[in-house]
Amino acid sequence: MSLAHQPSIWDVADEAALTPLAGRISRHQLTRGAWVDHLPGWIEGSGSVLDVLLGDIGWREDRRQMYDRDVAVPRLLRWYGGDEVLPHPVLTEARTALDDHYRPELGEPFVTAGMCLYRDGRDSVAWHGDRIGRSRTEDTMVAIVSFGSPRPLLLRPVGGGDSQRFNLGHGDLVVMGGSCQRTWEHCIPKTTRTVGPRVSVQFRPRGVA
Ligand SMILES: O=C(O)CCC(=O)C(=O)O
Ligand SMILES: [Fe+2]
Repeated sequence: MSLAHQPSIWDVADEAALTPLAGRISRHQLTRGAWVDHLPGWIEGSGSVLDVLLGDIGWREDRRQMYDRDVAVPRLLRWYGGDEVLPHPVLTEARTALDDHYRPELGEPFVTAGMCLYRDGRDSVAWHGDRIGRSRTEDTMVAIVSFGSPRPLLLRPVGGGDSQRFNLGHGDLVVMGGSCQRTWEHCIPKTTRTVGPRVSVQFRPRGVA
């Protein structure tokens, strides 16, 4: 599975570089102890990162049982445990920068990197909370860096209420924190608009998925 040779509107020759987090990332307080931090354009010159991520890094299709049918999950997945080298050095730098910034509040490091590839507007993730493991019962953080075509991340309180929308563009950072995984749900909706591929990289502490 390789999308690497699709024409890219991002310059792959640019050097990818992190920009500072402190004083620039803005916190959106949600209800019930949940919050979202957002910094558009955190990583500059990420064309080379997208190029690597759209290559053969071991993307696989997951399948789910839905009633009596076995259906493909509408996105490709690649999961990096903490001891696996990430496919682009700026991703390792990003995890370190997230640790430096959030460690006092989080109390532990970000360890794993779950990646999703949305090939086009038909790929999506349905409403859910990341509630496997400790995030089912404890506050935690999930930090997402987005590459490629912008897609909206929607959030809504569990049980109903107004939803919030964060547009996730190339190089943008969003961090879901506090009780967000338990008390809110999030999704990336399908779109009929023509959109190119998007890769989401989600950093999580150990034992959170
Ligand atoms: O694509 C995204 O940024 C979100 C992915 C997500 O929510 C998940 O994999 O749990
Ligand atoms: Fe999620």
